[in-house]
Amino acid sequence: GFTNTTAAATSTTAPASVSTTADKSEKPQTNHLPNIKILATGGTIAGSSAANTDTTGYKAGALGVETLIKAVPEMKNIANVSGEQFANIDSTNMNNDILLKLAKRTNELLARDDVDGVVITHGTDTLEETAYFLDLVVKSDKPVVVVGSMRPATAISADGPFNLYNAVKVAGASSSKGQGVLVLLNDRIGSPRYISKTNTTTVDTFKSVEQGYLGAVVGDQVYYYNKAVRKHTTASVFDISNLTQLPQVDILYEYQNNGRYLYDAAVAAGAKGIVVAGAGNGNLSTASLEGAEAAGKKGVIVARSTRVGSGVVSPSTKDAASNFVSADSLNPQKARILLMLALTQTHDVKQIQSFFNEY
Ligand SMILES: NC(=O)C[C@H](N)C(=O)O
Repeated sequence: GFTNTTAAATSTTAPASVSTTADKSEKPQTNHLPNIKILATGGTIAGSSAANTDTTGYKAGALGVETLIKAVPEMKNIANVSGEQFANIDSTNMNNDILLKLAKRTNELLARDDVDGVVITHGTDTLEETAYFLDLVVKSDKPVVVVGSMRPATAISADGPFNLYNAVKVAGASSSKGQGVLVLLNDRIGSPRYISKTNTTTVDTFKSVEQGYLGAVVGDQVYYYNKAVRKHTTASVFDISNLTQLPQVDILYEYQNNGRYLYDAAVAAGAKGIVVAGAGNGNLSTASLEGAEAAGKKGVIVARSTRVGSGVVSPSTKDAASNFVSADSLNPQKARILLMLALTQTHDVKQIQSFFNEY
């Protein structure tokens, strides 16, 4: 809920290379269980409140990874689990700096023979952005599962512990190899390319209305039914291993009676890309169009997404001449992730459009 925005400010922790018990338990295991590393970043899954009926006023990112692991001792039966406290933040405070460090750490872990999969605990507010970023920059076919919860750990019927158990189960399943980064909440396995948070507070908030889920965890089994067909992980050209920052990409929302001044402000503030949450099929008002075209003339790439919530923004033959691209079915926040990565490779509008067609 809104109340934890303030809590977040105080609970923000720099993502130092804080490691807890991690390195002790990383010697190769002798049993046949998969070795799963849990990277904890905060969120409601690590949320705490004094009242067990409180599902909105709690503090996100309050509990440490060892507390999360201790709450689910049953994980020992399905994996050799070790934890690493990477950050402890409300996911509204996830930023490019932490994102890059998280991706690098994930790749480092996946490159090791004694790590079979990575689970990342994350706040749900911006989970789809982190998960999609990782889907585009992880260089391994080993499973990476991003998991969160909607009720804090202290709540009656907290959803975090079972989500974490399921995430570890999915990360350890051989059928998860090569599926790209996965999102696990509420027993469903989603692709970050498809899935989105759709409800402010309910536990079934992560939905993939148009493209569907990839699978589900039911009982003790992991079931897959679909594959994410867009390029990801080992097929992706995006490489962050030598990057220390990402280009600034801002998002502007289309609405009645808007002016061009926010476009001008974004350009003045250094934006290299602008995503527009356009009306309908990625449409812009005359005033927005003026701002967007002026930005385009300065070399800024403008990606037309939509505020509608689902559907494709279809390409226009007029796009390229204005330095515009259409965002396909990516929502604005995910279009921003792809545009940032695209801009690390090229400023050519046609090539950037082809990234939006392929990823
Ligand atoms: N359910 C959640 O995790 C929401 C929380 N504000 C977060 O994103 O960190």
